[in-house]
Amino acid sequence: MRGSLQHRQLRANDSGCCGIRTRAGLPGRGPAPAATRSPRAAASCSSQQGQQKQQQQQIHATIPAARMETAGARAGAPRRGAALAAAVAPPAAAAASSSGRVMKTVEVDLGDRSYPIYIGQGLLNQGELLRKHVPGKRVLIVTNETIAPLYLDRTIKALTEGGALQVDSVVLPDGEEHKSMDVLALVWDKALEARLDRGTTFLALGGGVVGDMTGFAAACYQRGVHFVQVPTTVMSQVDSSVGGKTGVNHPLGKNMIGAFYQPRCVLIDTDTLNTLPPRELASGISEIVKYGLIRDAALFDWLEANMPKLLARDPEAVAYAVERSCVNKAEVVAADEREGGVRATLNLGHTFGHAIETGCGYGTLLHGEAVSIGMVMAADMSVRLGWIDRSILDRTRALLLAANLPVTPPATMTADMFKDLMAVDKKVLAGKLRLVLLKGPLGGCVVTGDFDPAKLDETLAEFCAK
Ligand SMILES: O=C(O)C(=O)C[C@@H](O)[C@H](O)[C@H](O)COP(=O)(O)O
Repeated sequence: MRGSLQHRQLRANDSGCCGIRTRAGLPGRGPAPAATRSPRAAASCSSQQGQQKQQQQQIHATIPAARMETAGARAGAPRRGAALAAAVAPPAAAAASSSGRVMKTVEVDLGDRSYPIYIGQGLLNQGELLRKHVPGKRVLIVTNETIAPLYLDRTIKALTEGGALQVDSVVLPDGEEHKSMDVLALVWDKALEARLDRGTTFLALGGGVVGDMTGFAAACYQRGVHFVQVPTTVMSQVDSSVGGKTGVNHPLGKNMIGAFYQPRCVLIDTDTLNTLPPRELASGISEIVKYGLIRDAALFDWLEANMPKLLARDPEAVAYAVERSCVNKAEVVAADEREGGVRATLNLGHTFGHAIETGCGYGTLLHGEAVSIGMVMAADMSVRLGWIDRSILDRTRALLLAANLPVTPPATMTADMFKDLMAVDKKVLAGKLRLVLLKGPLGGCVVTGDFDPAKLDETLAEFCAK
């Protein structure tokens, strides 16, 4: 989840219109709603006819590879194909950072809003990496009560070394149930109390909830201040910190209030995963499996062979999985920043999953757990439609189980609840439900409303309490 179990502390004894734009030559930028309330009433869709037409067509998830660079080799033309090559090869040779530890840089290619994703061990100790992406003199670190005791001091030190920056911080309650407008207002309260101006940078230190909320707070504060992501969970490192989706939940629907707002950089210190509880680790792995299913069959194969290593937090396996995920995410975001098309494929399993999160009450299941169940349901429906071979469903279920993830919804979820809650999904267009479904060989998917609704009913009947 983007949420409540994030980083149990150590004292608790435990070990969220397509077409790639390239930049040749540029160096590397509460409670559940009552199921009886009909969310349909809350759903409204308005978009131009042309856009609807485009989106109603099936969107095939095939785009070229984006850029992946190692430290010290970031200038020069994009190397298309490098990313996919890395997916097939074992963990790529990596460059050493100034501290002598492994560091990779993946570029999110968005023209003059491009930004780097730095990936490596111990990066929080390299203050210069962060400081060079802070344009003004003041920083507001937004974190939560679990992460603050673990990493806040180190982050403040990284920023204040050299004496040029003044840092304030605000500590939010931890958990998906706190991803709300009320809690978000605490960030703005702090910013105003501290007299922070438009030159300020908001820095998200934590998992997906912290990242999504900080980004939205930054997008709105004085109509937009700078934003930096320092994700500390698998979920946020492989998915939510990249791509600029920010926002909060509404009692009637997950992530319903928000904005697209890109960070200036994403700094991933994979050492922070050492304090992550096992359940949170598994939750993040769900999104890595997703990349395998929608566009990176080689990654899926790798996960099948390496899941024990990943669960054991083998540093090489973790680095590879995080890097491959960021490359996949960066490619899709670069091709379709605001989800006019192919970006919706990143929502595989999310329509079912968000319904589960909202229906059971935010924070009951972790986000990745709900997505895991949702991906199996989407795969099941794809088999029923005759779009994929049953072996893909079987492999998906087996891989998610191997990651200690759930593959069936809680018994409280009925088919009617699913249908009501899925009707407010953000992919609904003109009242028509669109789903990400698997199609063809492993690694292929479509976003479509053009399916036999009886097959959805069959899937819901299969997975829900009668
Ligand atoms: O970045 C995206 O685009 C995604 O859909 C990634 C998802 O894994 C992520 O959970 C995202 O926050 C979901 O966004 P939403 O628009 O479906 O609420």
